[in-house]
Amino acid sequence: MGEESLPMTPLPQPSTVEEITIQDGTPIKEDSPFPQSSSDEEIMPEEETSQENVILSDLGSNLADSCDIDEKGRRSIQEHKDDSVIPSPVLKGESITSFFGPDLTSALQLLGTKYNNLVKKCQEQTAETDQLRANCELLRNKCIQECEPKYEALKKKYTRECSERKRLYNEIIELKGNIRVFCRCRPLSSEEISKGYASVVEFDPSQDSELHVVCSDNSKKQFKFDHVFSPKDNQEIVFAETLPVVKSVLDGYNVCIFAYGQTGTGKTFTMEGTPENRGVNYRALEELFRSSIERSSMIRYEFLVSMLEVYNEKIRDLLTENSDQPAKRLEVRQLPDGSQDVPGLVEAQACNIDEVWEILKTGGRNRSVGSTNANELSSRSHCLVRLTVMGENLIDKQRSRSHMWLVDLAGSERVGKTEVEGERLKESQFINKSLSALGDVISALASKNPHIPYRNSKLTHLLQSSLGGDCKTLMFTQISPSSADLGETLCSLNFASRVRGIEYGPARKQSDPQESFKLKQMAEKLRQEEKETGRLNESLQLMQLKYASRENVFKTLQDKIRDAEQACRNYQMKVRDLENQLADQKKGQGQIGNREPAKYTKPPLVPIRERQPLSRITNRLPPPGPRRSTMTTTRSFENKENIFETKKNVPKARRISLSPIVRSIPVQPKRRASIAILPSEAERRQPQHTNSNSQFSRLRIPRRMSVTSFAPPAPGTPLATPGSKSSRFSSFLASSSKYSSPPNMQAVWKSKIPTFASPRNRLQLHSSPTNSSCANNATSLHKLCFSVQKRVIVGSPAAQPKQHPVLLGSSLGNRAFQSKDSLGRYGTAQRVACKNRRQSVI
Ligand SMILES: Nc1ncnc2c1ncn2[C@@H]1O[C@H](COP(=O)(O)OP(=O)(O)OP(=O)(O)O)[C@@H](O)[C@H]1O
Repeated sequence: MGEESLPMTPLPQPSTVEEITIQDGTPIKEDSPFPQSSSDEEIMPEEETSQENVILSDLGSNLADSCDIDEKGRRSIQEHKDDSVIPSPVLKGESITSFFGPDLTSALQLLGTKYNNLVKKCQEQTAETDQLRANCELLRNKCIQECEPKYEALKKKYTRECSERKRLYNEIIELKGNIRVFCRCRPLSSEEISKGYASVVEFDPSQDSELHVVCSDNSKKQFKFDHVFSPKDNQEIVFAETLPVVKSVLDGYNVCIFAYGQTGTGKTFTMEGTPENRGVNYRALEELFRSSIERSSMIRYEFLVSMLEVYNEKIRDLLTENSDQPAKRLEVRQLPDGSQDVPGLVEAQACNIDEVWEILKTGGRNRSVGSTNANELSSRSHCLVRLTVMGENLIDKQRSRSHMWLVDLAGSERVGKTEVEGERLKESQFINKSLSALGDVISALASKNPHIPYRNSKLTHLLQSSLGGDCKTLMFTQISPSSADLGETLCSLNFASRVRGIEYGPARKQSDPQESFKLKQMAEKLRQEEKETGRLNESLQLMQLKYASRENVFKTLQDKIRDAEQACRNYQMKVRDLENQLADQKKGQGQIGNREPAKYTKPPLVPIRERQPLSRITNRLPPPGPRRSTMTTTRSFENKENIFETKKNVPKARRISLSPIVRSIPVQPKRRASIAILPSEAERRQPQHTNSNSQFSRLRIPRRMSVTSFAPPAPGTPLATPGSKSSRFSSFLASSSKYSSPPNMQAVWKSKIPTFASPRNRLQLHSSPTNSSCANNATSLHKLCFSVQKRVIVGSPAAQPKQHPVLLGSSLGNRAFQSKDSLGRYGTAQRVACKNRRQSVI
């Protein structure tokens, strides 16, 4: 193509048209700018196309020749002899029409055909493109449908990975140590160079964590820190290392970054920087805002900025509106959660970094600065910027509230060297005092002293939780390279090494105090509930124990009842047998003579009170009733007891419960109870003489029969009937005893019966069916019981020869019986009188 392109001009007449052949003379269609050949409708055969190409090529070359087209244009025509482009030749003065001559119409027709072909092709291509576009749309939709779930899964994975990265990141920071110490050395100032001071600090570029100080004796001292910045390192490099700690504040950790060092070493430069070289403060806040926007879909953040200074041990708010007014007196207060706060401090809300910068500038203007020999704009106070970050997780609604302290300390200075006086001297003294307090705190922390003197200065009190608590702390140790400042440099480096040695536990995430309060309340409630549950559990266990023991008692009682019933049945059968025998005897006697009347008449058999079947006995306790048995004791016995009660100085006779079953002592399974039966009135009056031949004393009562007490019926006392209130046992025995003893049946005292003497066989009676005197077993039993009782209470007849059974009650009141020593001799009687033992029942 030529250098300049011309506007379209009418096609010139070709000079030679012999070679141009026109297929047919089809007129140009109205809607087409060019005549259309009939073959336009069809697809042009390949031969025709090639022919056309030849014609066009020749036409192009002729055109080029005649128009004096340069080589480049010629080549272009040759290259573009296909259908796509017909290059316009560069004309040199002459009209192009002269070249086409009179066959211009044919040439135009040819060109028209060509054009129409091109238009057709173009339309085809457009249709194809449309088709492709539709296909693309379809594919796109299909892709979206297929990829949507994958995208969601990947998004979730990404979120998970992010939180994992955050966790690992924090872990690394914690592993590196919560107090991290960086060292930054400023370059030699022009003044120092001019004065000829040399640098005494050496850096090894391969070791970014150590430096060497050349001492005055040419020895080198090595110091190691978490990172060492040489004078060549700019603000960006410094901040890149600081960033991890800064970001922690967004995760809910408290952060403290402070610069320490000799005056004029670049503390303010590192923290605040200059408008051209912004320092850590600005960059940190900028980064926090940027990150908060990044996280805004998950966490909503709010930022509050405060700025204060500690000047001459007084806290001054640097963000107060009117600095002309007397400053509010601000004090450090400890909050209930152990952290420190300054009530009344202005907290300015900032929504973006520009607002923060404005706030910082306002604060900076209010700061106390002055000129000293060492620094023209020396900070005469400790400046603290506090950023409060409040975060709310939009997903789980968790809230956090954390602080970031950015502290530019006032420089330590040698008063003599800086030659300050007046107000400056006073300031210097306060500055040095507070820095020395900071040194004390650091020393105490490093040596793990239990007492840390935080309250010795306002500065240490403010930084209490940042220095020794659950905070991520970073200290910049600023040093001067000048040989003139060697002493101060060594001091600063030693102090920084001590700080680096401080170890304390991992930083703790800070939650919102309101949330903490809520959690505390919940924890307290939970504790109370746990206590209550414990109490309830204890009482439940106690109840269970009680229940189990009662269950045991009832089981034992049931066993006993069952045994007693069995025994009852046995005796009934025996009684019936005896009655039958008696009846037989009577019959025999009647048949023999009928002369003598029967000596006695047998009282009618009183039916034994029916009891409920065992299956209906439950384990429930019987309803509370009188503990004392309704069974009547003999009148004489009661009287005796009353006599004892009226006597003074005589210990009251111990009351013996006649209740058959109810007793408060725990029932021991398989333990046999003593059986004692008081004799009837008539029997008592009978002379007691031993009938060694009597076998009743050995009458056996089934072993487990628990008959604890029963009394013989007094004369005239109605016998136990099913309707009476006396116990089953008493009714049984009463019914037995109502078969009054035949005259020949006597109670027998067998003083040395081993079965009575040994506890195991005590009161073990047996009844022999072969015994001739078993005809009235029940009566014998009654008498036997009397004899047992006598033995039980009185001991051997030898020991108490004159004791009458009627006076048994009185013997109970005897002092001798209450003495354990003397009771020991009485064997079974001990059971009766000993207070702490179970009572035998008379
Ligand atoms: N890394 C550095 N690169 C270039 N210039 C620096 C650097 N550090 C400090 N300076 C320059 O040194 C001078 C003193 O710095 P600066 O005021 O920050 O010291 P300072 O420690 O804050 O002093 P003071 O304790 O008295 O406030 C400034 O002019 C500052 O620009």
